[in-house]
Amino acid sequence: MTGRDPFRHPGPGLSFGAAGDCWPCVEAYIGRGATPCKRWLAMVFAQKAGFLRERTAMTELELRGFRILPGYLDGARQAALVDGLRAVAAKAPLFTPMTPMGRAMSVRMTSAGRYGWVSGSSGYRYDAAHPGGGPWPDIPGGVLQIWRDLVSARRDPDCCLINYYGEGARMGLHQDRDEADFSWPVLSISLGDDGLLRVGNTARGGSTVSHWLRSGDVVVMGGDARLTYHGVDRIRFGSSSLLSGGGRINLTCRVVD
Ligand SMILES: O=C(O)CCC(=O)C(=O)O
Ligand SMILES: [Fe+2]
Repeated sequence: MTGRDPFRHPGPGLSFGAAGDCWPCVEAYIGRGATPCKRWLAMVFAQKAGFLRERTAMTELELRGFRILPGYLDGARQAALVDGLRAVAAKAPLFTPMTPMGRAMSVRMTSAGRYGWVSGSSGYRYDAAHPGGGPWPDIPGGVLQIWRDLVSARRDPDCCLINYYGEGARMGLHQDRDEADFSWPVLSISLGDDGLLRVGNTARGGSTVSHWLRSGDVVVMGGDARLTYHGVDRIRFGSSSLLSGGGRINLTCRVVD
């Protein structure tokens, strides 16, 4: 929540700002029966409207069915997530995936959970083992908490895909469609540098819209938008100080099977 709700009783000794000088109005406001002056009422209602606008702008956006929660994670939660992800990458190192066409993707990635997302000449798939061998580490508790709060406490995700965008990295328009059950949304968490999300349609082609995702923003891609094409055109390298070496991390949590 941001800003002070002007409809809340400010408490003894706290000023109402410019309007607070008019004691009969303050008394009326807190219910002692005096008649407030019009100027004071107008000011309180203007503040209330501004407060609501600000709160709406800060809490939620909708972009072609994607639910975007700007600034969902504060700085401390972002830093704690990065610590957990460092531990994941220490056990399951980032690798450069190859597309089925044999081209190196510009993002580096790894995963946590029962499955990791891998790609290669045989196509895109989920695998229980890291390409270097061995299981994927557990999904960090801080990531699971976001899923439970925003998606479901009934079932945890099977995979948390971790994408790292260094300078110049991007991700072309695609659908997330390697999962068995599209009734489960994909939960996306952005950390570090700003990334320009592009959102298209449920079928290939057509118009697109773009939105800059910032560190701490969370997106829920579900419902009718579960198969909507999306990608990341570019990042603003160095725009955030969260990651010491710069770059952007995006986490996507998915129910796989
Ligand atoms: O980096 C992002 O914001 C999106 C990543 C994504 O679409 C994916 O990993 O499938
Ligand atoms: Fe995706």
